[in-house]
Amino acid sequence: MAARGYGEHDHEHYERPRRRTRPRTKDRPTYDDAEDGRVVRVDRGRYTVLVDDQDELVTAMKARPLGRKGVVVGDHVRLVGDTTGDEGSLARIVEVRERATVLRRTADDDDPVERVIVANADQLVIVTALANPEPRPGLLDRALVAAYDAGMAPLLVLTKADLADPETLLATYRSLGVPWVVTRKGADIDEIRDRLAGRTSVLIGHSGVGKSTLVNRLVPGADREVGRVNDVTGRGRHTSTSAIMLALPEHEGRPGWIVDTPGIRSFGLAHVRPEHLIEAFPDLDEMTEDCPRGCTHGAGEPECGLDAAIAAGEADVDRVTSFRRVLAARESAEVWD
Ligand SMILES: Nc1nc2c(ncn2[C@@H]2O[C@H](COP(=O)(O)OP(=O)(O)OP(=O)(O)O)[C@@H](O)[C@H]2O)c(=O)[nH]1
Ligand SMILES: [Zn+2]
Repeated sequence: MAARGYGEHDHEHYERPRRRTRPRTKDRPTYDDAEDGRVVRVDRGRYTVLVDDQDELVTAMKARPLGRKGVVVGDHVRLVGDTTGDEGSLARIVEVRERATVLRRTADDDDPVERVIVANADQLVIVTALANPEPRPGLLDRALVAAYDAGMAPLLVLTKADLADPETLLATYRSLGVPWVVTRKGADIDEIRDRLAGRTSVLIGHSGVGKSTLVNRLVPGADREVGRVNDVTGRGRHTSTSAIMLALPEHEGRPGWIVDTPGIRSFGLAHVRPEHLIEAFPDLDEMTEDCPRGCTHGAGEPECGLDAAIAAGEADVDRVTSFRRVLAARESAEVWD
């Protein structure tokens, strides 16, 4: 699926000239000396930016010309002003570079206000415990919808394999071809490091699945607070709140980034257009060329090409069924908590 960059609206807003009292050419700086960096944290109108080729973190604010344009974790930005990162210094973000991918959420399914959570990430790591708390396949499917919609590759990380066998859950995802890694208490996590190296990955998962434990192992010194799972509800405390991007130690010479999103408690998908999801499955997409206009390719669609392909023995039934289950999860009411 083609990754969507900024919506047209964003561009329009950015480029539309403001009403000015002075001639425009005079007060429009070129910012030739601006420095490039990446936004690693957003906190109440202040942005923490890691400037390229500089170890220092710089605190910045948005410059006027950006208007109401959002700046989010993962954005590649250009900075002017005091970029020393010295205590009390403040730089200005004058440009947000075009985004390669955009992970969005709708506040919830009834509220279509879209929010961009992370920009320029290429992998969505869906962390699920095999037990304590029990896996919630409905949430997992919704996370897959978000990944496919964003043009990000999904990765399942199944934690707590010391408590339960992964096979049942894996059986559900095999036909979709979603890559997976299993972890257990104390086991080495080289396979995960390998999957994360060279990419920007967003970690999501509901409370108590072991996300903070994983982040702390991946990034020594990250100090993500590890909550305790409540024995009665199987849920952890909501210990951490703000999204943050962390640099991974190099793995076999490859750097990488992870974005921890502890603040995300619901993952509204109202912005997702169901007819686009199939683009993440080129083999299935091919079979829908003769579908009626507006076909979502879901179960029960009249004359869907996927049904024709199954009838003709050309499509893998399990794969079509799994695709349709994920598609249907877009409209389920389950929320992360
Ligand atoms: N048995 C077992 N326990 C684990 C494993 N990974 C993490 N835990 C425990 O699960 C509990 C929850 O772990 P966290 O890392 O806090 O989970 P979280 O997903 O960050 O939860 P929140 O902080 O609430 O968002 C802790 O008591 C961990 O020690 C594992 O592989 N096996
Ligand atoms: Zn169809």
